[in-house]
Amino acid sequence: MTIDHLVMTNQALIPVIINGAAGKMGREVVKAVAQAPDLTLMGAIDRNPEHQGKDAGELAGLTEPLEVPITDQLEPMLGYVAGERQLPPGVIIDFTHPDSVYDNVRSAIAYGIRPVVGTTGLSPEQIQNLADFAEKASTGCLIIPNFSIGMVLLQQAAITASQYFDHVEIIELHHNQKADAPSGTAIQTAQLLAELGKTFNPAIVEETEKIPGARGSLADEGIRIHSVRLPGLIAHQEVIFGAAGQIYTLRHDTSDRACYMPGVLLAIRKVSQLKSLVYGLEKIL
Ligand SMILES: NC(=O)C1=CN([C@@H]2O[C@H](COP(=O)(O)OP(=O)(O)OC[C@H]3O[C@@H](n4cnc5c(N)ncnc54)[C@H](OP(=O)(O)O)[C@@H]3O)[C@@H](O)[C@H]2O)C=CC1
Ligand SMILES: O=C(O)C1=N[C@H](C(=O)O)C[C@H](O)C1
Repeated sequence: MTIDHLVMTNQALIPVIINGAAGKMGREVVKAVAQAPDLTLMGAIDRNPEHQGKDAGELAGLTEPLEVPITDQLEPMLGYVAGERQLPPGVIIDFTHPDSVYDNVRSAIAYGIRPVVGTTGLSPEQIQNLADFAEKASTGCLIIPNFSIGMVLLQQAAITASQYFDHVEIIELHHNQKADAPSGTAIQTAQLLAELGKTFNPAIVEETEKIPGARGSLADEGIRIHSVRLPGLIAHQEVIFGAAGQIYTLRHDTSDRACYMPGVLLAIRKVSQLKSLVYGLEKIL
């Protein structure tokens, strides 16, 4: 489909680029974008040499090709979409790797393309730098550690519970192809609880770790995060509160990456209304 055709048929179509289009999340996003009536997939980026030139739709399992080939040429694609002035501002979805996401987002903002970031593993300093960069450019940018509504609800329940419990630990469990630990979601969950301004898990005894790491990683305000990596898992999280004589457990399980797609589509539609960086799905619901 040509740009002229897109403009003639529907001026509101949002041009979308998917970075990491050949990956587990990228393929799911290709299908979701292809089925959304107000979005048009203009670019599918992936570094994996095995998939260069393949049709993004066919790779994602669609029966018809989308006529969008996978390419590793990010900057030319950003330039191409930014140059299509007849269309609304372009959006790029990033589901790549913790090592590359920071540079990807900087490049997108430099071209005026709005980033929606699902990739986890950005450091707090990197997120702050990206926020400063987006602010200066007056460009919307969304960083969403978890696109599923179930996780937002779990986090809200955890915030409520943490007003009444002083002891809490987080266990996150993921497939063993995950590069970063703890998960972005677990870090965000700990941050949300830490923001309440109280210190959790006051020490009862002096602890000794006989094997380093036995007590997990220590996030803000004394909250511990334990990371499990096993084949057979997708993405799961427990937040466990303890008090005298009782345990309160919140748990979220994913069984299909389709669970993230309503959140991804919402973020694509919202990011162009923003002029700065926003962190967390709960802020745009
Ligand atoms: N926010 C959320 O709700 C969710 C976030 N995630 C996060 O999304 C990220 C991706 O997850 P997932 O899809 O499972 O991972 P995959 O490894 O399945 O997919 C990543 C894809 O991106 C490619 N890639 C890596 N680096 C680059 C780069 N610099 N430029 C272009 N392509 C690149 C990879 O190629 P290659 O195979 O060669 O490495 C691969 O094809 C992770 O950080 C994960 O934690 C996942 C699920 C939900
Ligand atoms: O790598 C994954 O799979 C996931 N990553 C995100 C995270 O690190 O929190 C979101 C979800 O847990 C799936």
